[in-house]
Amino acid sequence: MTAIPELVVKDLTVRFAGLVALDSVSFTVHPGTLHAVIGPNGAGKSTCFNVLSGVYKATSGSVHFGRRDLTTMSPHRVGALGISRTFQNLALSAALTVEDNLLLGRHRLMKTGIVRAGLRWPTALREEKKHRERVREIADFVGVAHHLNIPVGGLPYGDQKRVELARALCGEPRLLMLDEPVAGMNATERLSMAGLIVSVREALGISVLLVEHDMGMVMRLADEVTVLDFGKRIATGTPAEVQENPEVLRAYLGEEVS
Ligand SMILES: Nc1ncnc2c1ncn2[C@@H]1O[C@H](COP(=O)(O)OP(=O)(O)OP(=O)(O)O)[C@@H](O)[C@H]1O
Repeated sequence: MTAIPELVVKDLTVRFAGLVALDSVSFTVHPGTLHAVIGPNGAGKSTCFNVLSGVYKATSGSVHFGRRDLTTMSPHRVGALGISRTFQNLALSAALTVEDNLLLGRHRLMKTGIVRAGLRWPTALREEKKHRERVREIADFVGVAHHLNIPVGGLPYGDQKRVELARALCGEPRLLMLDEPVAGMNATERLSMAGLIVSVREALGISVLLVEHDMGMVMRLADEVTVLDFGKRIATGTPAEVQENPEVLRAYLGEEVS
């Protein structure tokens, strides 16, 4: 397997017409670890995710993945570096089958252009077969293989979230970014998704960056936690450390931190 680079976020600042959504935020995701970014509503978590995945441009600061500077890269080029993400609001094509959604997730890895694939050249057919096999493996791992021929829109919400995770894994990421993977799920679905995230990390050895509101889940899964509040980083540490940090407790006043 290719080495997993460090993700280094340094002094990242994002301004939206006078509003400072991120204010000189720094943190490092060490290779193979699960790093969570948490914070109250409006703290800047999604903004941070959007900059890391190339959707938003930083006003200043930098993001490096190993030696590569991805601060100003497009989402497409960030994906090509081996960084895949899921979205808080599912980014799947509801009318397409699970298999086709997952094949779209492998797009960056496909060498065959549309013309050659359309002409059904032997090399194109061999490549397609290889990708379909890998899609099946990933669907199996994530527990949605029995849904491969069903349109995504017809699946229960919990399964759609799993397909979303499978789609991100289809890009063969070295860093997987999960944006609220258990949002909208019931307690059983949450537990099962948490177990799946642990398995993904153990099986693939990749780094995971997680934004999540479910504090119980963050505290159980994360190796390290960065806490944002009003765009500023107020703490970084182990789950146990940040839970006892007075500033974190203040930021979450009225919200549960365990
Ligand atoms: N595209 C945008 N244009 C203007 N302001 C924005 C934009 N995106 C985010 N913001 C603002 O930036 C701040 C941080 O928002 P962000 O969505 O990053 O927070 P968050 O921590 O993800 O919140 P939540 O937990 O509610 O999802 C908020 O004040 C938000 O209104």
